[in-house]
Amino acid sequence: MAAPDSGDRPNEAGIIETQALTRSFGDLTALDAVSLQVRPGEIFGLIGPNGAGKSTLIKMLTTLLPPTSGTARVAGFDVVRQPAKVRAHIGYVPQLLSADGALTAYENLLVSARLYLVPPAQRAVRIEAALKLMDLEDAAQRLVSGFSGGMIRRLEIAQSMIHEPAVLFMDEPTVGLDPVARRAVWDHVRQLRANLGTTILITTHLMDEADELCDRIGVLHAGRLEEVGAPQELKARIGPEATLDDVFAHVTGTEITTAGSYRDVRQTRASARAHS
Ligand SMILES: Nc1ncnc2c1ncn2[C@@H]1O[C@H](COP(=O)(O)OP(=O)(O)OP(=O)(O)O)[C@@H](O)[C@H]1O
Repeated sequence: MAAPDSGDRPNEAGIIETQALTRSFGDLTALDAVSLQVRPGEIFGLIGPNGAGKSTLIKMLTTLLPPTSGTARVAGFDVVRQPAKVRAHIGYVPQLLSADGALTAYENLLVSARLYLVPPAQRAVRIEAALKLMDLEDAAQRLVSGFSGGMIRRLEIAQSMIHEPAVLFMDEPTVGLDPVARRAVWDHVRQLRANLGTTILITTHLMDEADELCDRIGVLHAGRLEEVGAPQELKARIGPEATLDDVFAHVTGTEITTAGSYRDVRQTRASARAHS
């Protein structure tokens, strides 16, 4: 794993640390004084209704959006004062399709290796390792346009970790995948963490994903970080039989029924299409 200059990572306790991190858009406070600590090697999930502030938080942590106030450090570096250092130590898997269908898996990985400034002498070794880790060795020379959704997602994860970042951000990593492909992605994310010790922060609208994949979860609602804890802890706070859906509903109040979760919207849209 790429190590920052010695002395540049003062606090390993929180590889992601925010203090009263706030972002406003005009009168709207999209993220409201969020203080969060993610531990090294954790898989941390951010959940919350549409508009809760998940993307805004990720954009600030990945240096794409400046905070209005407060501070954030990622891998020991301040997102405002040391953005280039932060970028060198993170990977980002966006929700939108990012692999190039006109290239093979190997070629996609080569593009990423160049983009992330992996030294030429190390590129082939890194690409082979990434293909192996994501179970794509047999598909290395195939065009990505013929890949399944799950294979594309695994390739995109491989691309985002080719420079072996300390922290990987994933925006809804399994959206649109069937349950089998979803589980395969979860397994590979766990494998990535086991092999490289990568700290992983995901956003998700899928409660089973948050429950099964994440060591801890943060529940955002209207810009505020309302709850943080292991899935079991959060459920136990509600009651002995509580599910994570119950936690979500409890924290977010009535908004889940009025605004609807992403899954609800998707299902509604799917059935609307089927009936049209
Ligand atoms: N560039 C922007 N300009 C104005 N308002 C914005 C901007 N970006 C986000 N917002 C607003 O900030 C709030 C938080 O948005 P954000 O995208 O962070 O939510 P989210 O939790 O990621 O939602 P979703 O689950 O739908 O992706 C929303 O009210 C959104 O409309």
